[in-house]
Amino acid sequence: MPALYARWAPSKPAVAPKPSGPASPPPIDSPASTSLPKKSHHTPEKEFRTKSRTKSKKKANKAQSPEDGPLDGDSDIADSTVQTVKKRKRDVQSDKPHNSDDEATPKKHKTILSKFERASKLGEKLREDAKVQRGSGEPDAEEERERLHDLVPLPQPEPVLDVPFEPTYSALPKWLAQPTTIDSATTIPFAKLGVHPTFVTKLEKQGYKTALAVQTALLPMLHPGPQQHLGDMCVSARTGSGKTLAYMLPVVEALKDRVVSSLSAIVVVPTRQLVEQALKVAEELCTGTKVKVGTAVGNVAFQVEQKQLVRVIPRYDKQRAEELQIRATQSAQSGFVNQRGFTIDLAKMPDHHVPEYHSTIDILICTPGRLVEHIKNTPGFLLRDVNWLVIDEADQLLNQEFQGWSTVLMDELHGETPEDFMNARELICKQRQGTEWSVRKPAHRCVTKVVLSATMKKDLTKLGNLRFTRPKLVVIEDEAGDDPLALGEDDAYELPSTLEEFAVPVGNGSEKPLYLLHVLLSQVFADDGSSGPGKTDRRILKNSRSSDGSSSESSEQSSAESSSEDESTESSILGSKNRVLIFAKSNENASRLSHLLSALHPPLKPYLKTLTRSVSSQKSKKLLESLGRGKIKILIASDLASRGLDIADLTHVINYDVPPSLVSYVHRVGRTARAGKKGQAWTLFTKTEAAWFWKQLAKGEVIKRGGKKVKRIKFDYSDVTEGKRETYETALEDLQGAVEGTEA
Ligand SMILES: Nc1ncnc2c1ncn2[C@@H]1O[C@H](COP(=O)(O)OP(=O)(O)OP(=O)(O)O)[C@@H](O)[C@H]1O
Repeated sequence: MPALYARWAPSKPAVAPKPSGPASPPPIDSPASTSLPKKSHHTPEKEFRTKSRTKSKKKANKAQSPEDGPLDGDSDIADSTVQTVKKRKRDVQSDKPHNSDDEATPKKHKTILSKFERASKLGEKLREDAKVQRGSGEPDAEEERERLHDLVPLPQPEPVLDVPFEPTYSALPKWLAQPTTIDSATTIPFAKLGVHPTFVTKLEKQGYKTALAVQTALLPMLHPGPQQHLGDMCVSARTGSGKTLAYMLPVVEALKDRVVSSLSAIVVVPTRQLVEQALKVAEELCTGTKVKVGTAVGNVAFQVEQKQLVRVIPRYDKQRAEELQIRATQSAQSGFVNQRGFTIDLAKMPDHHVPEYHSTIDILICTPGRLVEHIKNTPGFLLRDVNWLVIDEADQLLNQEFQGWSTVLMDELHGETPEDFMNARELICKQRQGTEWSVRKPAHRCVTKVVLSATMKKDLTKLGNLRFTRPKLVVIEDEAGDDPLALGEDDAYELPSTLEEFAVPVGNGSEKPLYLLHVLLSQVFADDGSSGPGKTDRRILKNSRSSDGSSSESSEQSSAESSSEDESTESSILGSKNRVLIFAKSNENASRLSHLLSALHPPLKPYLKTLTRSVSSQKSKKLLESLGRGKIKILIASDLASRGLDIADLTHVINYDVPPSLVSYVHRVGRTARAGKKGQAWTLFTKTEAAWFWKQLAKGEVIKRGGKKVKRIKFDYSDVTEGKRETYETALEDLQGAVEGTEA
């Protein structure tokens, strides 16, 4: 390139002198571009000249090939540059050996490699020798360690033991967690419990000489006196323990001197049969006093009942009459007429008169539904004088919160009297409220609440609705001290100690009516001169297989006995003192079973009746009385009759259908073995019901039997069905015809 254009040409990379060998090093940058000029002290002018000279020399250098050697002048810079290039060249050459070194290098490596191979062979040999010396094919310690290191799991923390949580505290309030317990064997004469002599005499006349345990516990707590409990009470005592008298006696005693009636006590029970029963106990106690007892149940026309409970009297009060007239007109114009209000009655009043309402009764026994209806719709039905509220069978009632009865009742009981029905004092209080002439409100009404059940649950969500004041739980414990409720927070129920329980397997249940008939004829009404339940064991041995399956008697003997039983059934039933209540799972089932039993064994028919919801109150009352007197011997009922019914001398209960719950079982079998009398409960169970029956009901923890067991009685199939199969099939066809005829 001509020198003239050299300055414009792009700078050429400086190239190291070509090596003679074939492997040439990669090109490197020009030393001019990488090396720094040596520092010297110059004036700016000198510096400028030096710089321009250096620049031109650099340019010339660039234009020259490296082989050309350094330029004249400025030889120091040129020298340093050439040295740097050479140094770099050496570096590069040392990284990549030249052909001249190729032969020397493998020799060195070979020596090292051979040394290494010899050393490793020696090590291996030594290891082998060590193995042989140990005399086994086991790996050496190092291998072992390596292997174990792989297999041994990492150290883990100790597993935490799964200890069941047993709280040392109770989630229940103290009054529920620590009940007052009374031994069920405790009996004390009524006179010693502070009962008034007139009532003691009355009770003795009824045959009650001493107070039962629950009465012994409750009477002192409810009577005015040193042991009185100034608060509410929850009572758990088994079936037939005398709870009705325990609450009714203190109420009647408290009101015995009453001359003018005012509603002072309300007793709430779940069914109309129980209303009748409680009414009977109350009336017996009230004889000779002016205390009046009334009922409110769904079977009486509502208007009729309203008149029976509240009496309306016209009272002259011109000013109030005018006021009420104006308000009545306003409410009529607005279209909102309060059913409970005075409006309707005001229209019937003579001029300048207002209606005045008076309660006709002191004690009201009612079902919750009817009570709510009266609270909402009966003018003058006021609870301002109520001092006693009793809720029997409380667990059932509180579970059936229908119409929100407990809330309505509590609001009415603790709330203010509706303005239209306020008495003079309440009116003055209301009118002067907030003024300087305000009158002190009357002291808050003091209502004593008594809540009872044989299957009381420690359920605060339910009991909380009742707005208790200073509540107390009283539990009646059995002789063994096996107190069902006091043991813990779990609910447990106790059966009467005089109750015997039997369970009969009935296969798949297709012949259950035949098994029922067999139990009735061979156990309840057996014609062997033994009418009491105590003789049952002997009959069971005669007529059944024990639980281990061994036959007690030959089938011929059994059939002979059963045919003779058939012939003498009527006379044996007539002569028997036994009465039986049979439970079916529904009203329909009860009716069908009744039909089937009568068809299967006609001699039973005159002594067999059915109690269902469709039976009127009057009729059901008569039926229960007839059963109590022994006029009828067999009553088939649904669970309607399972609670609270007290049938005199009922000796047997048969669960034809297994009860729907443990609570239901406790109440069903509790219809017998009451007040210390003996009784038997029989349950027929199918294959599918067996597991639940034995696990939950017979052997479970919830039902306490005081160490007794449910006896399993397996009847001979031939005994049960012999001579009855044809009749059974005909009876089934009849029943089907009857059902279809009814349905059509
Ligand atoms: N002091 C007494 N002495 C003898 N018998 C009594 C006494 N008190 C009550 N009875 C009788 O005990 C029986 C059962 O009474 P009650 O109906 O009050 O039992 P209960 O505890 O309410 O039973 P349930 O939980 O089944 O309703 C009744 O026949 C009653 O006449």
